Amino acid sequence: MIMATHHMKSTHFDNVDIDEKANDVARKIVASDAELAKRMKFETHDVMKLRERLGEYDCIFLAALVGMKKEEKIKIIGHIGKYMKEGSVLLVRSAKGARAFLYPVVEEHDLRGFELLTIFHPNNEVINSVVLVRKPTF
Ligand SMILES: C[S@@+](CC[C@H](N)C(=O)[O-])C[C@H]1O[C@@H](n2cnc3c(N)ncnc32)[C@H](O)[C@@H]1O
Repeated sequence: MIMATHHMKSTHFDNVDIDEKANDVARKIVASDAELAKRMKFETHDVMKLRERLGEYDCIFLAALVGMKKEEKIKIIGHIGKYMKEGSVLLVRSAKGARAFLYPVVEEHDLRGFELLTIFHPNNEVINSVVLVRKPTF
C-alpha cells in the first residue's frame, strides 16, 4: 500500500493470495481509499497454479511468507521465473541476521537464471530485506 500510495501512483495492482479471508481483509483496508481501491484487485489463487497469467506483468512482488520454508520458496520463485515475461522484474523479500528466524532467506545463488539488480538489507525497524531481479531477454 505504501508503494501504491506514495511511489507507484498510477500503477494498477493485481493482488493474489491463496486465502480468500486474507483477500477479504485486504479489500476492506483498501476500500477506505477510493482512488487506491480503483487500482487494486484482489484475487484468490495459488500462485503455483498461475501460468500464462504471470506473463502479463512488468513487475511481480513476492510476499515474504509465500513459501514458509526456503525449499518451497525456491520452487515458487522457479515457477514464477518460468512464466513471467522476459525483461520483467521480480521483487523477492528476504531476511538477514536474526530476522532469518522469522522469514526464509533468499540469496543471490538461489536466483539462478535471473539478472541480479540489487539486494537491500535495512538496518532500521523494517524487517524484510529486498532482492530485486530481472528475467533476462534472450
Ligand atoms: C506475509 S502474508 C502477505 C499478506 C498480504 N497479501 C501482503 O502481501 O501484504 C503471506 C500471504 O501469502 C499467502 N500465500 C501463501 N502461499 C501462497 C501461494 N502458494 N499462493 C498465493 N498466496 C499464498 C498467505 O495466504 C498469506 O496471506
